[in-house]
Amino acid sequence: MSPKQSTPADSQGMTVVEVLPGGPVCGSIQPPGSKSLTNRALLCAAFADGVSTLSGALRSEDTEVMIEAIESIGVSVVATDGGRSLVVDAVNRSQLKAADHRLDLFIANSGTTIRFLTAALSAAGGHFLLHGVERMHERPIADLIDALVPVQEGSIATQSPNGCPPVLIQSDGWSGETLSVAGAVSSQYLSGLMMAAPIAAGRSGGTSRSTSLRVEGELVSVPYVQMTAEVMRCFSAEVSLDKTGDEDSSPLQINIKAGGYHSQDYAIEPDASAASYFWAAAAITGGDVTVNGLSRDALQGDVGFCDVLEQMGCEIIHGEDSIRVIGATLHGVDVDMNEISDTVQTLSIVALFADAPTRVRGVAHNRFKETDRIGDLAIELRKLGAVVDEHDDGLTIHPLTETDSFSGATLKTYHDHRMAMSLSLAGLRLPGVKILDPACTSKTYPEYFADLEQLIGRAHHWSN
Ligand SMILES: O=C(O)C1=C[C@@H](OP(=O)(O)O)[C@@H](O)[C@H](O)C1
Ligand SMILES: C=C(OP(=O)(O)O)C(=O)O
Repeated sequence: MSPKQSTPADSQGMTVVEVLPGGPVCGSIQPPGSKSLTNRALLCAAFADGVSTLSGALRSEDTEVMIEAIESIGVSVVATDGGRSLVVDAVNRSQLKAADHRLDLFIANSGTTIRFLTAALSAAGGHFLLHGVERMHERPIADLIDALVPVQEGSIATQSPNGCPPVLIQSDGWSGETLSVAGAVSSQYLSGLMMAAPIAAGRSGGTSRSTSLRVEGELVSVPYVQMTAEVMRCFSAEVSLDKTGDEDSSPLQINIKAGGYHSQDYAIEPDASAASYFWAAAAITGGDVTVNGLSRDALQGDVGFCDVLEQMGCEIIHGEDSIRVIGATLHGVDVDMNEISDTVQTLSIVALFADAPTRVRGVAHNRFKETDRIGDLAIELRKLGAVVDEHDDGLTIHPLTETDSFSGATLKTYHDHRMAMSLSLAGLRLPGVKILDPACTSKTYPEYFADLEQLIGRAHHWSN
């Protein structure tokens, strides 16, 4: 499949965007498909027993690198229905194993793709090098490698200092069925191992067996692990998640019964992290925004962002297939965002317009994402005139006091799509907020600025 244009047509060659202030943002919108669900469904479909159709899939850099990687191992991915669906014809496992040369897979800066594929390809067997952009080679993966070393036949190792990619895999599949993994840095390691288990268990010529995974210590971003189990179940895997004791802190144990994936027609929800920008637009402008295609029952924990907005004073109306946010006077909150860490940057902008400081806790793992989403976020918020205290596990954001005298700021985005999308919202209330490198939203949302413009009903400016 030919790669999709990864920058929005109207942003080509443009380096700065400015969202113009105005009145309340009112309207409805449906963001593109969930990145997390698209990459899980692609992986399960790639190792299933036939042809799967994924509708509502996200087409962006993070999913294109997953598609290109699975195509390189022999999976066919064809876009149908005007690009809205992906038809995935699974890999031929015996051909994959027979390949006598190393496959080099470029993963850009997609955490899900490199973590999920490292586990899956280790389980499937073969010779691979997984590498990405400079920042990817600074993002930790050692906990996942440490979990794989005891079970993988052959060798697996990182090639950057401090246990970061590239990852070199020379595998003949897994010989063990009990693994333990640390989960304090990222939940993606556990999700990767969970999705790899049926691949190891269902390997051609192999013996079918169950796999047991144990999490050592803290586990961050728990809703993503529940999402992994749900997607696996849709592709016919039998997965159970249990606490090993009565305490809240008791380690989690995951059992995956013997048997591989069955192909599936799978519908992907709109992206809830992307939806957070539109809900926040309503919150900070006293507006009224409905996001369609999501509900309280969504598989994505990030719909929980609306609970935080509710605590801040917004009215939230949960529909069967929509969530509506109505803005109101905003109050500061003290909130643990460990489970919804991709929405911390969004919340930090909302917090600027509250009546008291907001303390965000529980997100020390945000320092290992596309950029340091605590330190770098604090730097950019301060350029807007905010007082921000940085903590090991989060931030305290003090509301803006002198908005009338604010005359503008040019904000850096650190190649981080969420930095660009969230910081741009400050422009809805403040004049002259310029966002550098807006095209970096192509990691998960290439059309973000076009969609935002449609929702806010007024132009944004691009300039070179
Ligand atoms: O499993 C997933 O799809 C994701 C898990 C989260 O990462 P961490 O587990 O590293 O917090 C999240 O930040 C990322 O955008 C997507
Ligand atoms: C952290 C993110 O992505 P990933 O870890 O998948 O690169 C994100 O999309 O915010």
